Amino acid sequence: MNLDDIRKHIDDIDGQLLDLLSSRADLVHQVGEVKKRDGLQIYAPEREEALLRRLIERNKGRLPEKSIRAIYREIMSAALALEDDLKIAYLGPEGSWTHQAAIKKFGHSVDYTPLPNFSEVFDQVARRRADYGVVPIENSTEGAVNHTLDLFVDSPLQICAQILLRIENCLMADVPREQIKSLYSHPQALAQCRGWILKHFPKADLVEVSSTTRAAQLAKENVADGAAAIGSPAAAEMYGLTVLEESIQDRATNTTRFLVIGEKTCPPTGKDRTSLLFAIHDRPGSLVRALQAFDQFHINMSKIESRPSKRKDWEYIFYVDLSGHCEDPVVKGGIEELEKHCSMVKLLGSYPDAGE
Ligand SMILES: C=C(O[C@@H]1C=C(C(=O)O)C=C[C@H]1O)C(=O)O
Repeated sequence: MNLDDIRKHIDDIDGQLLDLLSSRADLVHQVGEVKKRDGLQIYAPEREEALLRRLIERNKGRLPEKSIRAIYREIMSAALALEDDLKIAYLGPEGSWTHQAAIKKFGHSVDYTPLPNFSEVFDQVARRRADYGVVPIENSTEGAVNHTLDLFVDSPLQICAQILLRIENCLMADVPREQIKSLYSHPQALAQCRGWILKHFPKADLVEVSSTTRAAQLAKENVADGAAAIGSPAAAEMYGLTVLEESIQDRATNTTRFLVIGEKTCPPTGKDRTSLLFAIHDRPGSLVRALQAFDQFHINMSKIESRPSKRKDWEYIFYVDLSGHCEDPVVKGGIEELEKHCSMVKLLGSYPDAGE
């Protein structure tokens, strides 16, 4: 077949795809009507995950899983926008890694509201000025994002999904590499690139700022002082900076886990994760006994963090992630057992254990 013939086939297929997408949009519209009538949540992470898992399993063609997820992300984003004006609050500003995580989950068709800090994200969702919020919870190099953990203690919000995003920081500037005297970035990004900075710019002044986007802006404004920034390629593009080196983080696989918070948690999907908080009595063996509850029920605990309670000095709150859904009888049993040994247990939600 010559090029024109092949392109003719592609045009035919695109026509069919568009007709099919329009039929899908009609059905999505019907789903939206049913949800509004029955007071159901518009965003259904369990349905999205089940749909993606089914398609990936069925896939026999050339498209890799990553592409299928990206294509369907946008199809489902358009669907969400058809059902309602979905508003997503995130830790801004635009171009930040959290913004990119939010787009990875909700696509380009919904509305986004950048907010200046973590508390505002929780607050706007709790006041229903936004439907969902996106906040970072941990990084594979730097560990927990403490502020997010702390905000869950008093928040009525639940976790309904997680997002895993590979963080590939780049060096960006409007000056040649030899003229760089200072490096601007968010403390998390500077920490993720600590080894690289020591090797390549041991004498540079490190300037911590509120976000990687702000760092890019300052690098643009302080060209005369030899300023450069470390952050996302999206931030470089926003401020017209040149990317001088890509992927400079010390660990190639540097990944941040983000959470989607909303009014309700997510129904079971068959492969889920549950997050909860607990506080123990100040007695010998309390923590051991609390954790034995999970062992007794053969529940895999994938994460534990401790944070000061902020109510009494040297009193702690533990943040734990478990494999399984809180409606699974085993997880339910484990949590009931845990409650016997704790002064407080707070379930933060169960959500699909997926990321890519
Ligand atoms: C259409 C629905 O609403 C949303 C859009 C989906 C889709 O486009 O397939 C899937 C889940 C929901 O987040 C649905 O719940 O089925």
